[in-house]
Amino acid sequence: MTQPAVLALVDHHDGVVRAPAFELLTLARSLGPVEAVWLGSGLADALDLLAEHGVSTVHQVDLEADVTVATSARALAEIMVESGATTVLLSSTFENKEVAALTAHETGAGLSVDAAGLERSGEGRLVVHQQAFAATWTLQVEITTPRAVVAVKPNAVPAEAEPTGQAPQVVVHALVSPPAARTRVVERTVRPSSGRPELGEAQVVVAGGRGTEGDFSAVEELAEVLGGAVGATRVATDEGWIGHETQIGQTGVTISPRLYVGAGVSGAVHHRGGMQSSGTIVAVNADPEAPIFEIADFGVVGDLFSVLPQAAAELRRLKAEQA
Ligand SMILES: Cc1cc2nc3c(=O)[nH]c(=O)nc-3n(C[C@H](O)[C@H](O)[C@H](O)COP(=O)(O)OP(=O)(O)OC[C@H]3O[C@@H](n4cnc5c(N)ncnc54)[C@H](O)[C@@H]3O)c2cc1C
Repeated sequence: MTQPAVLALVDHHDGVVRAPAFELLTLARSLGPVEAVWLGSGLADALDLLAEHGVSTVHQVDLEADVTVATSARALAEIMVESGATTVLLSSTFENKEVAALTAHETGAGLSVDAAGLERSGEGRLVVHQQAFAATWTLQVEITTPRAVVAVKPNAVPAEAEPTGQAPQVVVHALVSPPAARTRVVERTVRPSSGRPELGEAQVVVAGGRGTEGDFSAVEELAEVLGGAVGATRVATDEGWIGHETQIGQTGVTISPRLYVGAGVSGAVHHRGGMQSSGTIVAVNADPEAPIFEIADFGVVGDLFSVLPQAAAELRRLKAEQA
């Protein structure tokens, strides 16, 4: 008996595929035959890239650029039913969590968000790995319904290519029953790009706190060398030293990069809530008693204005040696 397909929603911005989509495709391949879902235009330019990541079929709905989450969810639900797929995976972004909930509601699927891993049980059911309470608990949640919708955290798995050797087949769907237009997008303003990865999906994050005293140059320099994003504590954003979109924590962005570097960050519980599930935690703090050292894998007791530039210089030297 052929296994039902696993649908993976490919997030893109004007046709440029976002990095977590490749992680999603890698994870989806471990669960069954993968079929991608592309909402919007710009698919033609991405087909080769999708083929490199194991996609042989892409379901496309050519929606307008400014769709609401309700429309995206309806499109996903219709594709799920039409294609006979039993699983839909999405990247666990703010917007996608809402899309996931609506899709699950429309299809009667079991829902799980912020998954840190996924596997199949002996009976073929999906088992979702999650972390809770600032990553102090790990959970395994079995989805007991025949259909499942799961939003997976960025960086849950490393993206791996698996070329199919041929262009994917594109199945174009028309939205059969668009949801009632209760809301519409009036305006959308794109934040100027920093040229760095998005904080929520970055593999490396360098965060600065009160210890920077408002001078983020050392934090930015290290982030630059590591190809990472810059994050901050609430103290730093409240002081106006850096934009609020960089705030990590309970009332900010939740991150789970492979590497988190906290400089001049004490490790208060509200900050930990947003970063404790990071892969490797490095702390640079002048105070050996700072709570962040309790959760750090590597700690440097020292002045960040001395430690960070030294680290950046050494990384540059190593990179130049390898080039
Ligand atoms: C309801 C609520 C929600 C909150 N939500 C958030 C949130 O989402 N995110 C968040 O971050 N905070 C949040 N906070 C605030 C949180 O409780 C802490 O106050 C904040 O995280 C502390 O920021 P900090 O580590 O930058 O500052 P501090 O706690 O003041 O720590 C600064 C650290 O820098 C070190 N330091 C100083 N100079 C240097 C130097 N030159 N080199 C190296 N180290 C140095 C010090 O030793 C100290 O450990 C929230 C608070 C409340 C009440």
